[in-house]
Amino acid sequence: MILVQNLRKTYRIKAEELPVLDVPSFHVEQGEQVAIIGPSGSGKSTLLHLIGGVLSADSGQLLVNGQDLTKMNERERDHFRSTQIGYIFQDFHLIPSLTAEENVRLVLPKGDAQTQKKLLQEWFGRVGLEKRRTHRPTELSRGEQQRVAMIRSLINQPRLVLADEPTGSLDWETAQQMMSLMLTLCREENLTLLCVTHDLPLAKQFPRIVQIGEINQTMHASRKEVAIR
Ligand SMILES: Nc1ncnc2c1ncn2[C@@H]1O[C@H](COP(=O)(O)OP(=O)(O)OP(=O)(O)O)[C@@H](O)[C@H]1O
Repeated sequence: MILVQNLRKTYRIKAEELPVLDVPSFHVEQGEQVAIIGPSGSGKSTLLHLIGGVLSADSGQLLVNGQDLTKMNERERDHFRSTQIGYIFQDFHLIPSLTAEENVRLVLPKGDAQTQKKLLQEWFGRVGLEKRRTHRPTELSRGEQQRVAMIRSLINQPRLVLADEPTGSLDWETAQQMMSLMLTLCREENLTLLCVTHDLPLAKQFPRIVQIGEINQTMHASRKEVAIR
């Protein structure tokens, strides 16, 4: 599903070079749910952006769904991302002038109206928002907004879901509920999930934790870990 070997990324600002990521080896199976933890600036988001085809690597191998992203040009990576990746962000990225349902409808492929209606009913029901479908984002709580964003990212069943600090702007209790909901939905749909978080207690909800950057003692207490740098 995901195979990374000797992957390197350096940012360049004018003449200055800033190496931010060096991943010797990293492997994720189809349907796995992996939390990526590490201190601020350790390259978690950069790794996610490389795997999602937003950024290109400087060297190394990066295979996702059997496709070699290091050999793709920008256009091919755009196509890869729009057809195979579901992104969940910290800031939801909902369109304020549209209702919750209209925000999700935007990503649905053209099709039979009845089938679409049923699908939307089903997904809004699954996240407990049946009665909020006609609300605009400003008329929803932050947790509700994230649930709408989750439906939008998952409804087309992308092969790979990438979540970048999806609970970062939520209070602790809501964050726990959101993480648990995201894990349940991905498990039910057999979607592969990679989730960046700096929050170890939230990461511990995942069956597997991968750590990048400095190792700290608290992190060692987790169930399953692989240090990749
Ligand atoms: N476009 C860019 N140009 C130059 N440097 C960048 C760029 N994006 C990120 N960086 C630098 O690369 C490093 C890794 O950034 P990244 O966002 O991947 O870290 P992170 O682990 O996700 O951090 P955080 O937990 O704070 O979000 C940081 O030091 C950051 O300053």
